[in-house]
Amino acid sequence: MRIEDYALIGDMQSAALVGRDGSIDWLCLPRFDSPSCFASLLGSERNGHWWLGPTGRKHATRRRYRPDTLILESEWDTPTGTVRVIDFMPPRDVNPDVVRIVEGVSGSVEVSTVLRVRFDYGRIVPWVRRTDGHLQAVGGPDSAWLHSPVPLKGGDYAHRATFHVKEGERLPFVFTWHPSHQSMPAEISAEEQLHETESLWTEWVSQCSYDGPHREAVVRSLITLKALTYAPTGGIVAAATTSLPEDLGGVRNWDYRYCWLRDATMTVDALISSGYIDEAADWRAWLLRAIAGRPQDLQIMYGVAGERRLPELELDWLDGYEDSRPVRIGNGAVEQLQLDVYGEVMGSLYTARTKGLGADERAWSIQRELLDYVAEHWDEPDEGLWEVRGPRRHFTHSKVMCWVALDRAVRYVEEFGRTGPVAKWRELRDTVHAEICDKGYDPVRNTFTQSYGSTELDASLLLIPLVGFLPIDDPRVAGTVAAIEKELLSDGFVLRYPVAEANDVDGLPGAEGAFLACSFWLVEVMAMQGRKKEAEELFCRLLALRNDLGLLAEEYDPRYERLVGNFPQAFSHVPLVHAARALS
Ligand SMILES: OC[C@H]1O[C@H](O[C@H]2O[C@H](CO)[C@@H](O)[C@H](O)[C@H]2O)[C@H](O)[C@@H](O)[C@@H]1O
Repeated sequence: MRIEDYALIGDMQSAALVGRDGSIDWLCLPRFDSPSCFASLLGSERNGHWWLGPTGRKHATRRRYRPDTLILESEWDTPTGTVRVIDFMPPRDVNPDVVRIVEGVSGSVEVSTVLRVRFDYGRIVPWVRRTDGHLQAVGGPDSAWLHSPVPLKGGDYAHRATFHVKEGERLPFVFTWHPSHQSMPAEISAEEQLHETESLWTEWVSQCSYDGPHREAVVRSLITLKALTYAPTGGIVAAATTSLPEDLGGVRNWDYRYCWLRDATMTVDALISSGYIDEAADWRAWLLRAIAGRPQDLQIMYGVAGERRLPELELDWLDGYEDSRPVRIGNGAVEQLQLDVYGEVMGSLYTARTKGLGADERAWSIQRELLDYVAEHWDEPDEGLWEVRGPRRHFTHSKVMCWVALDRAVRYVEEFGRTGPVAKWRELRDTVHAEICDKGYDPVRNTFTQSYGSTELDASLLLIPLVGFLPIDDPRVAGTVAAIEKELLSDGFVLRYPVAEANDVDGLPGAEGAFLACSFWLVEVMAMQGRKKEAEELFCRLLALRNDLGLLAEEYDPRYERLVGNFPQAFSHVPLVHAARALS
């Protein structure tokens, strides 16, 4: 199954991927970053999956989300009739549920299901027993129940059923997870939950303030971003998966089920720009808890509840998506120094205030501490926003974002009457600006460069006009944009840095696709330059890369004409929202 063949369903605490063939191949419970119950995405069916569809197992004839929701409807036309499967995860009460309603649309269709629960990332084959017609799977700390309208028979470490669905019939299957030491959870009503889930999403979408071009794509991206938020804490994960490869068959496989300050602040910006202030408030509260403590202990990512230890481990029993090994959980980048995050946090908090988020004394005192840190460390080399695994460098983008941190601090004082050493911040802001223009700019080629003294380009330099570091008509900005368009395009999409030099640039073997966020940044820059037609064309080409449900992975690989990397990815959906706005 290609990455674009998957749909996302979720309950804002975790999410599942449902294949075009009706198989749930990825589901971690109870949280995004918990061990999985179904992990065939990263291995084989033996690592857990739940298939449900017409006997014979074919791709759905059509599928869609119910308008303005995360409720998936897959339909199969068969020689004997049409059947629909409605998949969703209801808003959580106590335990997480996955609901699958099989609906006869016309005629009579033979439908089958195969359930293989495997806890702990495909490793634990649970003990399964039938009680009062229900199935219970238990393994270690995990337990799952399947409430099924038809009996399932066991064999070969799987449970199966085949049955007929006639026009007008609706057969609900409910899969519920709970800790194995607790007793059986109360059974939910699938139809009531369908109604509630539909209302939740449509009501949320009705608050969207965006009314410009490409609204449908924007709304789908916003729903996807909302689905990546962890409702109990306000944290936001970068993607719903781990280890979907950036290089098919390669080693660039990372766990994105955590809350990056960078990705989360960008997500908050996109939500705020579309009228969603509550999410910004929740995220600020999450941030204050997560980073509480000494500024030097700030991490660039945390668990969804603010956990700090996210050790990177390799799961050697999983073969990886299309043999892309290793499968990793945890993320070693947690230890890195990435100076850009200070600018992203300060920028996002500033934007939220300008859009109506109320003042918070604790927030300002933490912001001041972060600024003290920036003042002391801005001139150090770091790993940068791409989280390179090679040696630290003076990345130009990191320095630009340090300038953003100082600039937004000054604006906070000027616009919101905050107190702080504003004269010092102004002076340092100018010092940082001057150094970047001196050391991060190559006058011979008339372009900013990836890092001080390097000749490489980097797509993050497209952010220079977007964050207000220099105006769009500055000749150095024009030169940088032109150089990126000349040297960093692959099939018209933007690479984050030259892939040929990938080994040198990021310390990793292999190549990768075009990083989708960077192409959306180019759309915004083109729009700012008044190149509306080119911007619109590139935007439409990017929209065409989304799958049939409007979802994007982290990258698109022109070599294979496929989406690659974790999926769906906030970092791709965020700039889609901004680029659509730029075109309006
Ligand atoms: O390129 C190597 C790095 O790749 C991952 O980082 C990328 O994903 C992050 C989450 O979306 C994003 O914030 C970052 O900008 C991307 O480069 C991975 O998480 C790193 O461990 C890895 O070193």
